[in-house]
Amino acid sequence: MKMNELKLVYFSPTGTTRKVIMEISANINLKSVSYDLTVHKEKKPSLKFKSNDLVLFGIPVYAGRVPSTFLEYFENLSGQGTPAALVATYGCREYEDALLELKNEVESRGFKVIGAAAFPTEHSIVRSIGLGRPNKQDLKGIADFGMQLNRRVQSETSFDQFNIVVPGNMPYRKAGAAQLTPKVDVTACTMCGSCAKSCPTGAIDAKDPKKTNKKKCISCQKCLRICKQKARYVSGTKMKLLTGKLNKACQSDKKADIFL
Ligand SMILES: Cc1cc2nc3c(=O)[nH]c(=O)nc-3n(C[C@H](O)[C@H](O)[C@H](O)COP(=O)(O)O)c2cc1C
Repeated sequence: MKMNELKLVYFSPTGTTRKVIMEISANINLKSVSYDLTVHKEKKPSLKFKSNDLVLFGIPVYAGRVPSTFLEYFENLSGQGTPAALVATYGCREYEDALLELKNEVESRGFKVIGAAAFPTEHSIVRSIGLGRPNKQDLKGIADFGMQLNRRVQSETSFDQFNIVVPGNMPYRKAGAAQLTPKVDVTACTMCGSCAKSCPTGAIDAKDPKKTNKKKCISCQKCLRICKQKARYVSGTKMKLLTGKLNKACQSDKKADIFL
């Protein structure tokens, strides 16, 4: 099939999923267009793709599921039997139902999944877990996934025959994550507003960035990473508890799972 463009549709508060998506994209021989859904948009953009686009969907796993913020963009998403590849990055615990949920969501909107992968990465909350991943070796595997997708889209005339099976539970497990809404060191905050501008859910008050709406906050850690003054932090007690739990549950030497 004569392919049109590679569309990169991703959510990546702390940049790891984006890095993985870019590495895959660099190995696919098509012009790419990015749809970074990490920055909060009140009006959801229209995401309509052609039958000869290849769409690469990328998400970080949150509590074993697809982040609900990403799925909010799906109300305006549609394909026309459009081939799609799925990527989940996860912090060396488990990805549980995330790939299956993503597959079901995209297939119900007119996409045909032709490949999927889950890549273990540095944990965006407790960074000592999987520190520095994806590392050089991980990137080789990620690039290889891109090459295999490239071969698939360049050589096939139809994608109907693909039946990609990914692990997961039906019904999905209930997503229950620790609430880690950041606190603000009021002596360090300069009210520059960069946290409010970059928050994926619009949880931070633009006029007074010291105020965060706990109900909207998804604990993604983006504001902590973006703040040059290091004025935003998660309570030490909560972090200690979570670090203890995750150190037991995560294995920093996890391997990638590829479904082709
Ligand atoms: C709220 C939250 C929940 C998470 N849940 C999981 C999880 O269930 N399993 C896991 O292995 N990693 C989990 N992680 C780690 C991220 O999936 C992982 O670090 C991911 O690569 C971050 O991607 P990003 O840099 O694109 O934001 C979680 C991280 C956050 C912030």
